[in-house]
Amino acid sequence: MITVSAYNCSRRNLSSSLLFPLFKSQARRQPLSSFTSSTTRNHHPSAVSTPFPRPRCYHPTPKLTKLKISQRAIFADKMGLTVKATIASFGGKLFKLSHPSTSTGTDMAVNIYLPPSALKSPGTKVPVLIYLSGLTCTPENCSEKGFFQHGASKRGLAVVYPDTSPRGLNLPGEKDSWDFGEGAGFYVDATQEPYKKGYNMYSYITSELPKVLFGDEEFGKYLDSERVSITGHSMGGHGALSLYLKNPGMYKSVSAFAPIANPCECAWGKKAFGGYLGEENKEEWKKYDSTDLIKGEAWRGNKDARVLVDVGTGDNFYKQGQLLPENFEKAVKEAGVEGVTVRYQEDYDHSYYFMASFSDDHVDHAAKYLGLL
Ligand SMILES: N[C@@H](CCC(=O)N[C@@H](CSC=O)C(=O)NCC(=O)O)C(=O)O
Repeated sequence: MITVSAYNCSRRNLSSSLLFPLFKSQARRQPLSSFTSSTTRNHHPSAVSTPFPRPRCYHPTPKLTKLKISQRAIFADKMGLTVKATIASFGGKLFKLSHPSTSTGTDMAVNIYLPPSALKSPGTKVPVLIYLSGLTCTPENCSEKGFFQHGASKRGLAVVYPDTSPRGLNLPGEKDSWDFGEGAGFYVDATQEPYKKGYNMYSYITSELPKVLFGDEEFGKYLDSERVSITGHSMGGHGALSLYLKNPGMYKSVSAFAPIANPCECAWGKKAFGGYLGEENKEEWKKYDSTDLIKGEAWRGNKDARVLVDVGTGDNFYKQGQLLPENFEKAVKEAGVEGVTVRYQEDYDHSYYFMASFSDDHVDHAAKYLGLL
């Protein structure tokens, strides 16, 4: 593993050493302004806006060239992605990264997989699949054993694996249980003390992380900000579904493994939403609940929802009533929404054995709507 101190990670030596041979082979630098020329493909019928703001507008990296090198190093250190390791995987490269986050007030770890097609044709941006992980996970769980890289390599898409919460805030109670606090951010913006200080995973995933990724001087060259889909597992399945349903048009499609599909009605969701959003604020809870969101005005009657869900019938959390996919299915039916597929996979449990068995399907689901199939 290559470990690099943040001090050494100015943009200059990123290109010439850490990402070698990925970036060294790219002698000509592509200006960030070229991002704005990419055309939108495969508009989602329900899209109401351009998914992500154009990188040029919100990331000041282009101005780095006008700064003195000493200033540039400080600036890059504050804003950018620090490469911790580069690992070959299915013909592409997995980058283990971190960056300072204003949403959480901490450094955030994130892994990015670039497929071989991206590395072979620098300058050609590939679509992106964001994978949101479940309770207790870091970016490593799925990178190591979800096998998304297999399908992503074949179809030519990048996979982004964010962390599940801030780490190191040292808030009271933050580490008392495995299903709340550290490793359990639930993809909401907390409104309650002390968690509102940094448990803002909703804003982090939907707003800050895209700015960091697509605006990054190096990684931004490879990632297409206009072709993004989202997926996730368990708590991350709830995250993927709810972020997709809350933001029509932001993502081209969604899929989920064993999602917590109706958090307002299960023990995990009640604990998390109560702690982050307040025990009494049930109307706020519903704003992050996929079973409520699908019945909302934005989705009612939608004929092309682009949702794939897999649940294992041998999943103990499913049996305990933590996932409640039937409630989601009922809401879909009531709302007259079409294009939602919920599959029950015989005997599969909640683990990454289940995930790895169907990750190719989920990559293909995304690839279809990202214009790759
Ligand atoms: N307490 C156990 C079990 C936690 C667990 O099963 N976590 C799942 C996600 S559950 C819903 O979000 C998981 O993905 N675990 C990581 C893994 O690699 O399997 C524990 O602490 O592991």
